[in-house]
Amino acid sequence: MATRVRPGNKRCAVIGGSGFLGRHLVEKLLDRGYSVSVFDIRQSYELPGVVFHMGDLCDKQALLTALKDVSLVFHCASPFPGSDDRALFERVNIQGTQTVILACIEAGVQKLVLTSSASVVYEGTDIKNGREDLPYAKKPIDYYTATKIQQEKLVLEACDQQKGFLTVAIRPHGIFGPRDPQLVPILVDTARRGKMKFIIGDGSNLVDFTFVENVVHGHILAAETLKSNSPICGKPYHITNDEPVRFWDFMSEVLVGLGYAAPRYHLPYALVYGLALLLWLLTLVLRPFVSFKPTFTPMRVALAGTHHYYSCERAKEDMGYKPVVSLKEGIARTVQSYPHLRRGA
Ligand SMILES: NC(=O)C1=CN([C@@H]2O[C@H](COP(=O)(O)OP(=O)(O)OC[C@H]3O[C@@H](n4cnc5c(N)ncnc54)[C@H](O)[C@@H]3O)[C@@H](O)[C@H]2O)C=CC1
Ligand SMILES: CC(C)=CCC[C@@H](C)[C@H]1CC[C@H]2C3=C(CC[C@]12C)[C@@]1(C)CCC(=O)C[C@@H]1CC3
Repeated sequence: MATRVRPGNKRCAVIGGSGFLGRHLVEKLLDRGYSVSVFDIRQSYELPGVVFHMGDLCDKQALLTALKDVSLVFHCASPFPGSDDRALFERVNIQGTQTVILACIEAGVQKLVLTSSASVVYEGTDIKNGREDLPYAKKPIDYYTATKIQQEKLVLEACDQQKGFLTVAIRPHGIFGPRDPQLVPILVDTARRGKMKFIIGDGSNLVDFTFVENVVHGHILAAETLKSNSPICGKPYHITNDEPVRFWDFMSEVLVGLGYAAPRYHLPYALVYGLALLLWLLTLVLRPFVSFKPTFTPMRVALAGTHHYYSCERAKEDMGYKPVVSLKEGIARTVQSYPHLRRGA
């Protein structure tokens, strides 16, 4: 039974609010006068004004408790993208998201903002200034992407203006910033192991890296624009820094900022991709006997050696989106935030 919450209610919930993006989102929502409930399988911090609900998003009863009197829900929970646990991705991203939708409807939530990913259209080959009307990837590069596609479809199809349940999906790309557990730590780990000497391909491929505060800004704009008859209902939106950069220039700037050498020697893309593919096949064959995780997976090589950048014109037109932090400033703030990852630290 839906309990309708009063209009103007600034109580929201962030599912996945203990994570990298989730926590930045929670902090900004508090600044903007929202009261926030976090729903997550773990509690990673404490903040005045935030109520934590520990639980798995596949558990509808646990969600219903956290969504009581909430009018707006952000869903930014996901298993770690680097995992190859297909069952986990399907359970959390597909069945779990279906449960989130049912719980939102039952709790009388009016708006659901999903954190999707621009990678839902990426198949490992060049995308230049891709718009939201590109078809979903027919051959997604991994289970993470395959289940992000299903998740986005579920959320957008659930948008129902008659019933007063409005949904929108934000598709960020390459999120970076303070406290990111992935991009900078993987990069530094690779450099410390002496494996960041090579540039895959000619180094001219352009990619979007998006400072976390811009992603947060896109989510809040979407939530506040999402109203009955708004053009954004049931649609996906790319949110990027709107400054595509050479993948290897970005990596070099972060590395040099932290005191490591920039990669210098070029290797042909096809050669590295072929080797990564062989290595991946080898790990599959040897899996019953030994388990090892190669740095150079075919997916990572594709991410490092192809163009993949996206237009955010639609977000500019429909919700007045404009990045709030430039790439240069974002990189400087990120580098500064990782003193423990500096060379020699
Ligand atoms: N980091 C990136 O570059 C990009 C991330 N995204 C999307 O942004 C969202 C947030 O990503 P990050 O903050 O980077 O990840 P993260 O791993 O830091 O945060 C995800 C959070 O979800 C929680 N979670 C996982 N399974 C759960 C479950 N069953 N029930 C409740 N909570 C659960 C985790 O405990 C974690 O706190 C994800 O949906 C991801 O797909 C999209 C594009 C790029
Ligand atoms: C733009 C985008 C989708 C970024 C997502 C984050 C990660 C997928 C990247 C973060 C660090 C990157 C990285 C590589 C691939 C892509 C990342 C994991 C390499 C493994 C590519 C091959 C190398 O020479 C080493 C790189 C280390 C850093």
